[in-house]
Amino acid sequence: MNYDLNKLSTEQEKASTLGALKKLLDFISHEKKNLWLAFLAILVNASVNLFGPLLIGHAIDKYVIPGNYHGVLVISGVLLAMYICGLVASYLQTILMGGVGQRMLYTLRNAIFNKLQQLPVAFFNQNKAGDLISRVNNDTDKINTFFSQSLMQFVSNLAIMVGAGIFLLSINPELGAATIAPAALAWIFTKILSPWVKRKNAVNLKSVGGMSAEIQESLNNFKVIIAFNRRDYFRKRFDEANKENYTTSIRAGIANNIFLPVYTLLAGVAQLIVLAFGIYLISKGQFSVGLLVSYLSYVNSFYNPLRQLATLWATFQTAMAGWDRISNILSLETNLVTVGSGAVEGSDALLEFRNVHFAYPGGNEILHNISFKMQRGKTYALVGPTGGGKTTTASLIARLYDPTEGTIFLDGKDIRSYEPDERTRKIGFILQEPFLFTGTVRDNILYSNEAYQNLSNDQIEQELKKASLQGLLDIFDQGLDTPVLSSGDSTSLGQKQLIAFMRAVLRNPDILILDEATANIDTITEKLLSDILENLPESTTRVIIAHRLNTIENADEIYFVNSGEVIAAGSLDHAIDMLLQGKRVS
Ligand SMILES: Nc1ncnc2c1ncn2[C@@H]1O[C@H](COP(=O)(O)OP(=O)(O)OP(=O)(O)O)[C@@H](O)[C@H]1O
Repeated sequence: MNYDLNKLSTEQEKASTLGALKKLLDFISHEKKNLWLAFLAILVNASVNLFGPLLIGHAIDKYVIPGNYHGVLVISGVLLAMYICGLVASYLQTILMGGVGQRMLYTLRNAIFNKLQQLPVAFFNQNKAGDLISRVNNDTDKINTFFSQSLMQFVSNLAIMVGAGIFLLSINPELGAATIAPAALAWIFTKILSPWVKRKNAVNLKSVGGMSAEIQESLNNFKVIIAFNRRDYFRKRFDEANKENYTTSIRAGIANNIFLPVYTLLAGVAQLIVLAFGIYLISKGQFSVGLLVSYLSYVNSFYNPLRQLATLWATFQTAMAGWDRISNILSLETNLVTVGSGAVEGSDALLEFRNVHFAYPGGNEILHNISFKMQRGKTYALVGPTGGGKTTTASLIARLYDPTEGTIFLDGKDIRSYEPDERTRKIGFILQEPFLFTGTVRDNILYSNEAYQNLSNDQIEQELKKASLQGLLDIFDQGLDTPVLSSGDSTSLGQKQLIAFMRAVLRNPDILILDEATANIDTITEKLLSDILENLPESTTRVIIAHRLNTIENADEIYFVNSGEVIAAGSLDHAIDMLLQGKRVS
């Protein structure tokens, strides 16, 4: 399955704007009350804008020209009251829509983050963290800007335009039609250019993602950068990404600003039409000066919102480009679905690989037709040259990926038929690079261990003692309360491995996989770990991946993993022979 978001985005571009908008509006479907209130406020505001000119025109003809200043005063009072109503309505609309926009942003970010939590390892292999962060932070903000600031202005301007259009047509249908005609040109122009504008914005958002990925990569690798004094390398890469962003921003800016001058020109043309046609009608006695003043005002009421729509339309296109990038993530599903046990004959072993082939997404086959069994309570070692496929084999046991062909059985059933909770309870995996999150040793040990969450520190220590893990905890100054940072060096790599070890063993899994889990641990602590492994419950199966062969001398079976094959080595000596024979990665 393709999880590369940058490849997916090309397909997404073809989706219709209306369809995309509908899906997006689902996120504010529960905001109906606020949306209606905001809409009401818009109507009040639009009415003020529409009836104002009519009153002014009426006042000129009825009161100003005949010199009735009392009437002028009354009309002024009415106008003032209307403008105050408009002001209050406009304020209400801003407050309501600001809230709707922020809540939408909140829901959207939660939805993306939750989706990210559900996606498989293959997704994270194919996408850069920086780009994903940019989608969660930056792209959602583009949508928020449109919903909180632009949507109601959009509707409000549209309402004023429609109202002004009706007034223009009803006062004088021919003059009205001639006035509105340039707007039809604007509509055609917008329809043709919108996809191009959206594309330019999409490219720009992608480049923001690219820049964020560069920043993230250099921050993650700052030690190597400083140690090798290669600041210039990342500086150059960042400079390129920044330049790309600069260029795409300029292009998006040009695209976004293309509507305004065209709309302004068309508004000017409409004014000229009204002036020329209006003066002609006055000369014929079919129109009054007051009516022409009102009329010109309505032309403004029609074309000013249109000009604002030009700017808002660009915001809308940017939001849509952001939404495409977000919906790319939301539309993804994990390929690691739970299936029925199927017709395949089960297995008598705790774990069995039956004719398993595996290739990473988009890559060559790494494992070719692998078959082996692992029995309950035994210790297995996977040895072999670097890049031979040991971690890949272990990742399949932990179902981080599914085989491209063949079946893996866990406790007699297709591994794919287990619900994630049940499967992860059965398998403990200590990764080559253990991940710890910010908190304490306790938080990290109890991660994913529901049963012990509510135990006191004393009770946890008792449990650690029972599992012979107390000796490992003693290595930490403040025991369970020792602070841990996910980044930074306050915890050494060896210490991190010990915490990951305690975390996995305490969950009492059926299979415990150790991927180079003792590579950074001193010999004395390593002996401690080996004693702990010895004392695991009898039924626990251990799978040990190790380059240091002394760590696997007690294994019941040694598998030699190389060039996509997993071969039973028989004995440690034979495994050493195979390694010495120089079997290299093909
Ligand atoms: N996420 C991935 N995407 C694509 N290819 C990968 C990925 N992870 C590993 N590989 C490739 O799969 C092959 C086997 O790698 P693997 O990590 O399983 O080897 P290993 O035997 O565990 O090596 P080591 O002893 O160095 O840990 C290598 O050619 C590697 O480049």
